[in-house]
Amino acid sequence: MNAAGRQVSKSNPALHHQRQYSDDAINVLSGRWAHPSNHSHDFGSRASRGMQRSFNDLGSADALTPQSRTRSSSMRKNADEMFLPSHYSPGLLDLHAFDTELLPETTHRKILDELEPFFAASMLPNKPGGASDNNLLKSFSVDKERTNNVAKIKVVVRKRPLNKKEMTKKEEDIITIERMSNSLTVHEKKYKVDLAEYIEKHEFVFDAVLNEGVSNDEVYSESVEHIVPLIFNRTKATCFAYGQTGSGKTYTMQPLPLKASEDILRLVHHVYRNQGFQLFVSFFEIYGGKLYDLLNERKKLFMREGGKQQVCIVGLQEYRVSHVDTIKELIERGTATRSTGTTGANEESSRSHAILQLCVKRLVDSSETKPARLVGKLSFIDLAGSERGADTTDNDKQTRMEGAEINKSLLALKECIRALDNDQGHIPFRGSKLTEVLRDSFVGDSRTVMISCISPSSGSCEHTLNTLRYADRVKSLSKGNSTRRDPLYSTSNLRESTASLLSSSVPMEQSLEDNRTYLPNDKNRFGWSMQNVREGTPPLNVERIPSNRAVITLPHHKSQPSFQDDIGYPEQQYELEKSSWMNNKITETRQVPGFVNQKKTRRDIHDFETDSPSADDLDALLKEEENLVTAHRRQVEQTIDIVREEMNLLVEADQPGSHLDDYILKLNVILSQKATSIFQLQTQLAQFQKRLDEYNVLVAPSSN
Ligand SMILES: Nc1ncnc2c1ncn2[C@@H]1O[C@H](COP(=O)(O)OP(=O)(O)OP(=O)(O)O)[C@@H](O)[C@H]1O
Repeated sequence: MNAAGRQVSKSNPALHHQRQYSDDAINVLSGRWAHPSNHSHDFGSRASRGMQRSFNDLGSADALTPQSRTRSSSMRKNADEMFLPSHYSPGLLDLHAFDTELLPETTHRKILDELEPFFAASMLPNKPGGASDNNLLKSFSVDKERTNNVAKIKVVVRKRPLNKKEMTKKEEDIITIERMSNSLTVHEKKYKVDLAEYIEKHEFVFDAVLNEGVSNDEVYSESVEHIVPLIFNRTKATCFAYGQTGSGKTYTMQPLPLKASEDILRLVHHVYRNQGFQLFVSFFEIYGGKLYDLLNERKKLFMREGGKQQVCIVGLQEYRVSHVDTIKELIERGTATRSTGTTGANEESSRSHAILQLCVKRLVDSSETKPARLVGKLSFIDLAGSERGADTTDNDKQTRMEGAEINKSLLALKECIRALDNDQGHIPFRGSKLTEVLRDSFVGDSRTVMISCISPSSGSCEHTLNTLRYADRVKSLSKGNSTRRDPLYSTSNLRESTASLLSSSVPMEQSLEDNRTYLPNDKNRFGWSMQNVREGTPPLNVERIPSNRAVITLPHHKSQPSFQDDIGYPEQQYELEKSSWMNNKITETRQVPGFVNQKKTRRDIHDFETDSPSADDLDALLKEEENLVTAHRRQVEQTIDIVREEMNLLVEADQPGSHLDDYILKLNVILSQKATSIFQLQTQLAQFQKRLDEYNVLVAPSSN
């Protein structure tokens, strides 16, 4: 048992599964409703000082070593009352259930109204050094007005600098970032058949893109700062870092909870002073599908599902904190306890998903006889590095199996995202421990911030593209983004191959406008969502408006093996598909002029179809095309299902006597077979597109 923890259960066996608080927490719950008077500040005077006050004087009640504290009997009484079985279902620390009885909406309205003068004062011009405070207040004010309009998912990309190893290997920085337009370009070096070198540009647009010069403070203000005030308003928010091993996830995530706690405590002690808000911290990891408490000597934890399918973690230690230094110490302690290992890319690689949670609770009465209730929660998740199977071949079995487990949970995360994307009723949260924990990050009043970390080096190009495509996929979920779910935002791959084409004819801004006009929302020219290439069936009402963008995009998306990209499996198919994208791209480029020049509207098409004697031919051609695409898609779906199944087997194969190599071999055979049939279909499709092309050339004059 570590110095900080004391399990209430020890004094009362009947309660041994109840929520465990640290002594620190119990000490602080000493009947004080308000914070000590020496910390009182009125809103106006605080704001007029530009919120310069240091945090070090905000709280004084923390202690990380409970043994050094003594408790009065009244305090004990209060604390013990908090654990009455009648208050909680036995045995469970419920992250989202029994203590999530949230404050009534009216209370929050009232709080927000009370803050009105504070907002007014805070809208003073920014001073140097006070920017962060003002940002927080601004976001508070803005959130008050537009809580419902804030995008649920924000995707930020951070590029790290080249490290020594990469520089020694003379690897180049292949990422350029344009912060103004939030765009990022990957310059991928490729070779033609005659071995001539060329650069393929892949351009992406996200909510924010941060280059290697950006400080951790800036990362915070771009990612989490704006959601901190929301957690006082019943929101559950999650910030997670994603990226290949060694890309900077831990480096990025580590400072964020600290900064967020500073802001939370600032709000607790000033904006919400005397209102009974409290901050609690817990820190645990998911390693090999199991949960461990990082603040309680890696004690094994169990996840259970409550009556209302709410997730509960048995035995998780939670600390009440009111001083930022305490949180810092807790984070350092938890981080030191975390499982790390060595991968090819990172000597100290995180082999687990680490989850640090900041819970804002509120006492329900001033006498503190009842436990505080959860108001909102902010979770920080440092995901284990994503890596391809190929990266782990040099490693031992343990590392390989860790990799498989990590990939499994990242895959499950993707599955949930995909289901949400489709507005499916059933979200497969149970796919992994990670997604079970993340469950409430995606439903209800939640906010999610994903920070994709990327390495700039040419040697990591493939990984970087995988990470960016994953991020792109997540981005497309944003409800706040729904009006922008055109290819520009939701499927940045479009810009990957079109940028140079478009910029040669029209200015970028204008061309993007054009694209919005021509292409309805997120449909490609076959009428189904670009994000759902493997799901559902194409709607009958197929949109076939010719558009420069539409022509360029289809094959890229159709064959984009996002599943494989994300999990890194399997190399063979990946290469094969990649080459077919390139084939398709050649086809696409050939098509562009015809479509761009025609610029038909839907009306034109309609007239054309009814007037032209070739309308039947066109219908037949399009039908044929549609069938081909559907067949192709089915192949891809089947492949993915098979790979997924095999992956699960692979993960479960970590048993004595299991033949891992056999599984991998089997997997490769299946993939080669599937890849061949996909390739055949794509060849057919390419031939068909050629025919369609010829047809377009033939009919073009008659439509003028
Ligand atoms: N933005 C950055 N600026 C400077 N150094 C960085 C940056 N990002 C990462 N690094 C350095 O790169 C190395 C790897 O970073 P880090 O451990 O955060 O990677 P990771 O993505 O968490 O890896 P893993 O998934 O294997 O745990 C560390 O030495 C870290 O200090």
